[in-house]
Amino acid sequence: MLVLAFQFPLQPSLPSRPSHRLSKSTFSEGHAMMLQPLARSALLGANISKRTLATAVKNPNFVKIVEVSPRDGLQNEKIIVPTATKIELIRRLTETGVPVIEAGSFVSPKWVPQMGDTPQVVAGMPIHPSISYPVLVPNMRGLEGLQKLLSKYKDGSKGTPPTDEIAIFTAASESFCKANTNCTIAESLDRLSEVTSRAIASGLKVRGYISVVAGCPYEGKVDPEAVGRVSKALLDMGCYEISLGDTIGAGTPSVMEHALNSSLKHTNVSPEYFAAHCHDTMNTGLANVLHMVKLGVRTVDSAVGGLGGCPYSPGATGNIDTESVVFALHGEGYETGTDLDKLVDLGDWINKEIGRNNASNAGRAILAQRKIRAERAAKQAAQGAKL
Ligand SMILES: CC(C)(COP(=O)([O-])OP(=O)([O-])OC[C@H]1O[C@@H](n2cnc3c(N)ncnc32)[C@H](O)[C@@H]1OP(=O)([O-])[O-])[C@@H](O)C(=O)NCCC(=O)NCCSC(=O)C[C@@](C)(O)CC(=O)[O-]
Repeated sequence: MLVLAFQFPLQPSLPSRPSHRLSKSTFSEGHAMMLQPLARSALLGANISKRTLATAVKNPNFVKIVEVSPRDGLQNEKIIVPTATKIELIRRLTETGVPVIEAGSFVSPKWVPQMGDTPQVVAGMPIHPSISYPVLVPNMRGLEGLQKLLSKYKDGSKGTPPTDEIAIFTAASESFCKANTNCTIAESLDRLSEVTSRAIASGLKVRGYISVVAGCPYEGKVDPEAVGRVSKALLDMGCYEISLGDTIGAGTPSVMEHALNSSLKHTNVSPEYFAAHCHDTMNTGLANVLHMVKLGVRTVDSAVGGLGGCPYSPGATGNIDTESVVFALHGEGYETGTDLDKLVDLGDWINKEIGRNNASNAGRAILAQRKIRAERAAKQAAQGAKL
């Protein structure tokens, strides 16, 4: 197993743009602004009372779920999932109370054919004004594709633009960066710096991903210092949030903690700037998420039904499933504004649609419990009718 050492000059090539960055003092305001929309969406989608939602907005125990199933969940599926199914998944997700739904990616269809219909998905998905629908963008070509689509909404005749947010991605190991994006980390940061500036200038918010923060399929262990340096580069270029990706599910709670601590040290911001993006290959996904939340992280990426896998991460299984994350967070006293029953139904539905087994432990268990209760109730009703 190799421990990576960085060989590229991150800082000299990356001008800092503090005007794009939320300062520590403005963060809570920004965060509250991000959560405000959730209040409205959850009210409509999950039947939560206004009072509960007002509390949630100010509640330090509130955890934002970023639902990545339409993108990270489906990008690795062998069969091409029909565009209509993707749109229906997004429509149903809108009703679960999740505040962020990653809708697709403007990457090369040669590299990731499954995402080739993202322009059609984004143009066709029903949007809720309170929900964010970020799309992954790897380069200027991807940004231009999105901007071309958004330009059709400029005169107002087509209604609200479907998204106001992109997600960019790089990695903490050279080999993974090369495999995923065909360039070095330094080259990817140069590329992303330009993408981010242009995106922000055109009114888009930018979220940053760092892959393989806890282990690389090609190089093994990853130096937390590398994660910290990339976190700083992404925040400096203008990302409002950094998602720490345990792409291959190699992390354990302490490994994720090292990645987070290094990021905090290099960036000098609070844990709320970071998201936990865990895959469940080694069954440590949920433990990692809960540990990160205990450390102050307040955003978790997950996918209903445990969908997912990365095309450039051999052997990696799906994302940690949203159902188990929500079950565990609610059990630990955190709030998410989501409706667990609706998430369970949706995880079951999408797995059946694409012919996969439901990979959500909580989802399968809750479905089984529902069945037992329904059978018991039917038996009791039949006995009652006989009396
Ligand atoms: C990054 C590139 C684009 C570079 O790709 P490249 O081959 O180095 O770039 P290129 O500029 O030489 O382009 C090659 C071909 O792709 C086209 N192309 C180039 N860019 C685009 C674009 N945006 N949209 C559409 N087409 C594009 C381009 O036009 C050309 O087509 P040709 O001339 O041969 O016909 C490529 O490597 C790529 O798309 N990779 C896919 C990466 C990907 O989607 N990975 C999965 C998502 S990341 C992930 O899952 C991790 C994450 C985020 O979830 C967090 C975690 O868990 O770690």
